[in-house]
Amino acid sequence: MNIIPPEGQRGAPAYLGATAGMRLLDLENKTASDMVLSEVSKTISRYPVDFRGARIISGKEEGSYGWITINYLLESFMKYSFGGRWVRPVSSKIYGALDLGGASTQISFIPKVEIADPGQRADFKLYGFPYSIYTHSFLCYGQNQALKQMLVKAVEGKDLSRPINIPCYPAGYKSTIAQASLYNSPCTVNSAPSSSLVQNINIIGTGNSTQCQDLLKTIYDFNSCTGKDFCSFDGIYQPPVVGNFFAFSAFFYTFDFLNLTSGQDLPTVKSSIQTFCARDWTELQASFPKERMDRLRDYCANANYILTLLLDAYKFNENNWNSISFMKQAADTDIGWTLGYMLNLTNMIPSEAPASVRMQSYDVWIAAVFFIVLTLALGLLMLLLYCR
Ligand SMILES: Nc1ncnc2c1ncn2[C@@H]1O[C@H](COP(=O)(O)OP(=O)(O)OP(=O)(O)O)[C@@H](O)[C@H]1O
Repeated sequence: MNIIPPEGQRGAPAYLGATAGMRLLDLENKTASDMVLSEVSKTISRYPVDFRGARIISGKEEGSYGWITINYLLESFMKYSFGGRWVRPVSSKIYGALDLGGASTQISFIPKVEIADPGQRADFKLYGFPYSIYTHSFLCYGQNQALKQMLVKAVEGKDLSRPINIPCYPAGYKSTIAQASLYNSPCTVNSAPSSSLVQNINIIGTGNSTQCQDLLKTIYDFNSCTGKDFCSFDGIYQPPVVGNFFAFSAFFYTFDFLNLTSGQDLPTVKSSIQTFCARDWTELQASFPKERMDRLRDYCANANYILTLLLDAYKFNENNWNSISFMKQAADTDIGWTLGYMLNLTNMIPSEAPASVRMQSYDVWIAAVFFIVLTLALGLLMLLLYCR
């Protein structure tokens, strides 16, 4: 309401899309999630905007719209030749999208191979060209839910009357958690022991990256990929990653905190994470007094989670690691699924190429250079004639 001038507010379309946190609530308690959406809708309806509804978007939509957002902002879909014709954009210039939320994570890209599983394919026609992207959203693998799964694995089969070592928490971190809090999500409820969950559990951070990654790897089911050609985890089809990627949301927040967003190579990233995780909790708090405690505690776990997700699950490796850019913004705009959602709902990306288009800045440059060269050549010719 502060940004849109008053005379434009009534005509401003407003949508509300909810993501994985609400997808989980919807699974847990449909009545509660309907009530949330209804209350939110009631409130937004009171504003003088053109409110067009609140809904929970699917994981496929979340992944696709993130992909559309970055490629729209980077103008990867546009290719206008000097001759006035639209030509197919170079597919290697189109970025893949990696989005890490609190409850889910999305991967979307144009693979080199035909997408064998139609369930993981999204088709678009943008500016006259068709695109088929591979996209998958993993519910329960956003960083908050992934860390909950990690804690469940850490306590599994342990004597809970004794303190439990958590290698993903900083060395010296101590806390007491209610056993029931580990199983209060659809992502972990099935792992709950049959006995009553009345215990409090004492946990102690040991800040060990290697052990943390080993623990985190147990939250993925890699066995269900055995014998399958292209597969990430939990039996989900995924063609080999190819091309350049933008990694945003929590991928960026964590790597930004650790100063790892400047294109560092994989060994440097791994050793920085290892060094950070080994830092003593008291010393960490003193070094970052303004950082939220829960975030400070979780950066080691989240950084290691990002490594296992990218390397073990999605199968990036040392050779293509630098094809991933950890970014918050593109073209001075925040990256996320929301812009793509809006562009789609307001039909702002035409499916057909416009019949006549304004010259792109690149073509204006070519024309300018051509004009200058021609003028210089003519000037030179006239000078020569004059001298003679
Ligand atoms: N400035 C920040 N610094 C560090 N972490 C952050 C910051 N902002 C958000 N986060 C964390 O990043 C994660 C992703 O947040 P985001 O708001 O992008 O996702 P979400 O909407 O919860 O995702 P989902 O699609 O899974 O519902 C969350 O765990 C959140 O706590």
